[in-house]
Amino acid sequence: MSRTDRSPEQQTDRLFATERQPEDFRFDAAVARVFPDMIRRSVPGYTTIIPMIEVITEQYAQPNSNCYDLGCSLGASTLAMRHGISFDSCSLVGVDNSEAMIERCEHHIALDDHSLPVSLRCENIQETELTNASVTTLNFTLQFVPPEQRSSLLSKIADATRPGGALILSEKIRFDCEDEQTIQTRLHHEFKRANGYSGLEISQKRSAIEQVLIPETLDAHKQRLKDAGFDRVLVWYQCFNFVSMLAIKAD
Ligand SMILES: Nc1ncnc2c1ncn2[C@@H]1O[C@H](C[S@+](CC[C@H]([NH3+])C(=O)[O-])CC(=O)[O-])[C@@H](O)[C@H]1O
Ligand SMILES: O=C(O)C(=O)Cc1ccccc1
Repeated sequence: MSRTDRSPEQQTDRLFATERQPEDFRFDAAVARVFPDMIRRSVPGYTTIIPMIEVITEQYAQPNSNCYDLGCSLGASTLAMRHGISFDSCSLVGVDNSEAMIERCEHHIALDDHSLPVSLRCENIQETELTNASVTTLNFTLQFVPPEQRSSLLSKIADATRPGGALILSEKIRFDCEDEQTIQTRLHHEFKRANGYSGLEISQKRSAIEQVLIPETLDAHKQRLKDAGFDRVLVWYQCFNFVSMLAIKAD
């Protein structure tokens, strides 16, 4: 194994640095190689949200239950959940439909010194089986599911969640107010610029994700989580147009 294979997180994201043909963004091998750098420099708050997933998991994980990380990528949120679970009787499952991500995720899990086993599934989260869940995480994953298919996924999660269990849902959002949409988008782009992305990188990435990452309003998310069967929905984090919610099933 080469040194770079063992340290994929060291690679800098330059995928959009030179002019390229417009093509929809995909979670392929090239993205998987640079993913830790890409998400840290692109998502305001990501580096805060990951350790908080550990804190939240610790509060809501229940003995003899399953915990799921849906759209686990390289396992950053999965490992945060792993460290938050204090019961040997819990099972932790990471699911992602990108083979390139799952392959690298296996390495990340193996390098993490912890006794709780993690099982990985290379599957569509819309088809994966969920049962007896206490904590489920969708950390910036639902945004890639076609909007009209989001309700059935959230209902499946709510139905599988035990009383007192929770869903952590992080999303890029949009704003109904045109003015706020403009301001928050500008601030997000300034964040990317401050992290070393050029104007070309920002605009090419924006075109690439336009048709695949569909943000919705906070109100739409809250209402759909309630309709799906969660009893309480709260926002525990927001930075610009990126939020994380906690949806809880009553005891
Ligand atoms: N239908 C689907 N089925 C399975 N996986 C999917 C699907 N759609 C998208 N994905 C997967 O969801 C992940 C989204 S990234 C999550 C970051 C991670 N949670 C983290 O905390 O580091 C977020 C981002 O890139 O903004 C990718 O790995 C996709 O392959
Ligand atoms: O990069 C962006 O502009 C984003 O909105 C976040 C993002 C992060 C990683 C993959 C796709 C989108």
